[in-house]
Amino acid sequence: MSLDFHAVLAERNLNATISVGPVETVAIMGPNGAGKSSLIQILSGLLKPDAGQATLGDRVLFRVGPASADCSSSGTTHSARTASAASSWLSPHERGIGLLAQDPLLFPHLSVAENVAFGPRSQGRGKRAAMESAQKWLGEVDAVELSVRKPAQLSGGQAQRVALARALATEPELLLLDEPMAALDVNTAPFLRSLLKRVLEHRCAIIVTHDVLDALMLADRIIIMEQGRIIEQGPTAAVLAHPRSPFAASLAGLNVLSGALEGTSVQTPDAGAVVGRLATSQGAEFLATLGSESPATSRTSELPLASADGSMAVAAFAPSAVSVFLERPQGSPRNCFAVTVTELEPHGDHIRVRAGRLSADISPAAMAELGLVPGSAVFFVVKAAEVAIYPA
Ligand SMILES: Nc1ncnc2c1ncn2[C@@H]1O[C@H](COP(=O)(O)OP(=O)(O)OP(=O)(O)O)[C@@H](O)[C@H]1O
Repeated sequence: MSLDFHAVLAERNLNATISVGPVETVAIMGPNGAGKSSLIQILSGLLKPDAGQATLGDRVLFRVGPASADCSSSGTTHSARTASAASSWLSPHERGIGLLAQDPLLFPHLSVAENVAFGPRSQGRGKRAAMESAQKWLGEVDAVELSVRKPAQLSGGQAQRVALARALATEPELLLLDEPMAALDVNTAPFLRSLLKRVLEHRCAIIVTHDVLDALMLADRIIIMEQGRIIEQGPTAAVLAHPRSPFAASLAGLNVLSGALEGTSVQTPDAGAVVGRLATSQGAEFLATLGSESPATSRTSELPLASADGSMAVAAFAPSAVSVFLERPQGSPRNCFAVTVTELEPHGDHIRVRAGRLSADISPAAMAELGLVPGSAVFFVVKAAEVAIYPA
């Protein structure tokens, strides 16, 4: 079953259109307050938009508000534009959607098996059939041995596995995962992630996450949301290999500055001209090497060719390519940005020096020599050869 969704909700500044294929997992990522949870709530029937429409396969989940709901911000054609039929709204249990949230929300007075059987029972299955179904899905999540326990007797990871079995037991056509690993500790999350990888393989699913590892392991495609809008989307590896938004760049571990293309430079509004190398088809490999710290970076990723002067373009470079100086270096054909250090944090063997949107990785020895603290005024310097320029 494929999903087509469009919704506008003024109170939350949301105007988003997404589609998910019948056997596809899409990761929705974005900063806090971007609208990810609001989108999930609308899809699952817990929140009503001012306008919009969603279909799952040939079923209409909702059709609300004026037929001319504004889809323009997404740039995507959508059937909601032509919607003329009467309003409709399926309640959450009629939607054929399974939801796994951060909190497992199990019924405390029911056993694990009864919790999982609850969905099939609500769908009209007999007690025995519902219990058989519960056992099957508990088996899928490696939790059969927990059947007779009460939720209070489960660890956080076990409870989340049971909640996943409960979501699957209704045999949903669409599975929604809203930060399913967020409440788990670092030792438990990998197990659930591997389990989800297996479970999601042949499904239509959406996962909201702050963890790029979830997008890499679980998703075919990534959608970046900001301020209630979809600002970037594409195959996970492609988005991380050549990010266009600062948020995607931060996920990929790259610095990204955008502006108008002029020759081999990008004229950025706040950092001036950034000189680099135009990404050509031969340059794809070069760009792939920039994000070497990003496991998603693919040497085979297809890059568009850089386009004409005046068109919007992006300059990308790795924090490891940035040198930090206390004085502006003289006479060198390099990019030099006067910045103020905002944060210092350990990053593997290096120290990551953050200055607003830009980052540099320096050795602890260099850090000691420079004597950096938050508030230090420094110069970030990067060679043109280390900067990839490609169309925005
Ligand atoms: N119950 C609510 N009532 C009114 N506005 C809300 C409510 N919940 C969220 N908002 C607002 O809606 C916008 C989108 O919030 P939402 O929770 O959907 O974002 P998010 O991307 O899920 O954020 P986070 O990553 O922090 O969970 C924000 O401006 C937020 O302040």
